[in-house]
Amino acid sequence: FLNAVRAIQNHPGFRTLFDPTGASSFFPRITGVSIGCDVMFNKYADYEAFGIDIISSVCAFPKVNTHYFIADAAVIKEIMTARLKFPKPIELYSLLLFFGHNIVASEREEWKKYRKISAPAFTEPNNKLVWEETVRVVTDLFDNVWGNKKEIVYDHALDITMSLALFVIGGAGFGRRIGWNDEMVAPPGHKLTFRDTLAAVSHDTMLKVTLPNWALYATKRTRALHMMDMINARRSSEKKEERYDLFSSLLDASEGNFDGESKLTDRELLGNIFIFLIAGHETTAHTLCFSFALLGLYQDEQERLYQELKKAFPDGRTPAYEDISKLTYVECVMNETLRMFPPASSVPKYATEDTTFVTKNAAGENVVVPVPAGTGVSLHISALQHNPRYWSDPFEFKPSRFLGDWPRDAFIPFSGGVRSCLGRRFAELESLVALSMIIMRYKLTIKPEPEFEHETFEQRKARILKVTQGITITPVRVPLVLTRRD
Ligand code: HEM
Repeated sequence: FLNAVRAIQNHPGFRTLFDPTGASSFFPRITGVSIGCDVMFNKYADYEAFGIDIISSVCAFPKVNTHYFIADAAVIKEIMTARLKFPKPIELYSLLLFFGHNIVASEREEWKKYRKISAPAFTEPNNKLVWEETVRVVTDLFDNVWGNKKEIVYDHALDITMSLALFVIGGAGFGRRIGWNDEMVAPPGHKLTFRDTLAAVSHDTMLKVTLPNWALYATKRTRALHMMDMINARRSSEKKEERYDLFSSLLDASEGNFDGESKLTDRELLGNIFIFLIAGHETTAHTLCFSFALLGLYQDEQERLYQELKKAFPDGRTPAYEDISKLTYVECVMNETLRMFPPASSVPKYATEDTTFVTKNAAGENVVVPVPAGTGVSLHISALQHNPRYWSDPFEFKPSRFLGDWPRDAFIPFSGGVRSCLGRRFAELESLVALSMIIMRYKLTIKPEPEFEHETFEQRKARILKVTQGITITPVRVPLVLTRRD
């Protein structure tokens, strides 16, 4: 342990009993024992306390291990652009190998193959499909769920956004349209409806933590069988129509010849299809929910957004895919939401060789940080995006900061470099059109509740923006009222 501390020249940071990336990262901090989840929730506070943008951690169990948490934009950029020098620690992603090997939980040649096969699924035709599917899902919500009601009340806005994101990925991801009022009856020979299968799969990663293996195997097998049926039905379909959902594109691509790459096995196909669902459902749903919470709290910002939309669409029509350039302020709102609440608060890598980083201390002096081979490094997205060196008033919701010149290297909710998010455009387009449509028609306010009648704005903000750590950062409870504007 002392040798490890010496090897990093006692760089400022935590010295603990337990590994910061292990199970202890789900529990609160115990000084000297574990760093806990606080390092993720505290945003920039730990860096402020240690007076530097890279903090170290050396732990003793299960083995002596050194790790750096990083909130320095230049160093993070250096790491993201050197994929071979700083690969992913794949063992931390074992939860995601649940249904088979896949693009998120792989490295080197295996990852290259998956990325080459998957990337064509995320191009222009799918972007347009994402837009159209989102319009369809939100219109269905307006017409068939909210109807003519003047006021709609939700105890938690996540109830809207989890379904919305699920139905969009059902259509634009799997070519299976799901309606808000669809009958919940499973097709003959199946235990689950397609909607149940999707919903259940995206929660399986958390189940894995709680269920014993035998129970998990049973649930996993049912879902895998259902998806295999879908794959086989699509493969044997006589009619090969042009389809742009991710599922069809991946299926086509996996059957095509990719510069000598071997085709995907069924299990790899399943693993990659599932990962699109896991990567694409909760992330977007939570982001939309946080944007509702922020707009409900900051009424002046919501009014500005509404006025911008009214100016761009005076006749109140639904924005078309070709109207993207008119949605600048909606994009600012989404960026500001992702800055404050990046669903993945940190991305892990490790150093394959001895190297050094150079960062600055609180006095603005250069500090050389030794990085022995094998050291873990966390690209600490939420700390970087709250670092006052790059962002003024980092805890304030100010979408207009994205209008002028802003520090692009200090904004990485989708990670960066060659391992950046493949679904970025998917998520952005879905959020842009869903938020625009909802704000054009409804005013969002935080639901008044008698027990919170006397709270200050700061207390309300703390309550509404409270998060918990799931697979991604999760809003705890956003009680919301939607009031029709006309
Ligand atoms: C707001 C929404 C989203 C956010 C903030 C987000 C964020 C991220 C981040 C931080 C990574 C890097 C993870 C790592 O290195 O471990 C990532 C990777 C990935 N994301 Fe997303 N994501 C979002 C939505 C989506 C959607 C909608 C899809 C697909 C439908 C998707 C598919 C992927 C894939 C396939 C990767 C792996 C890329 C690779 O390793 O080559 N994501 N995402």
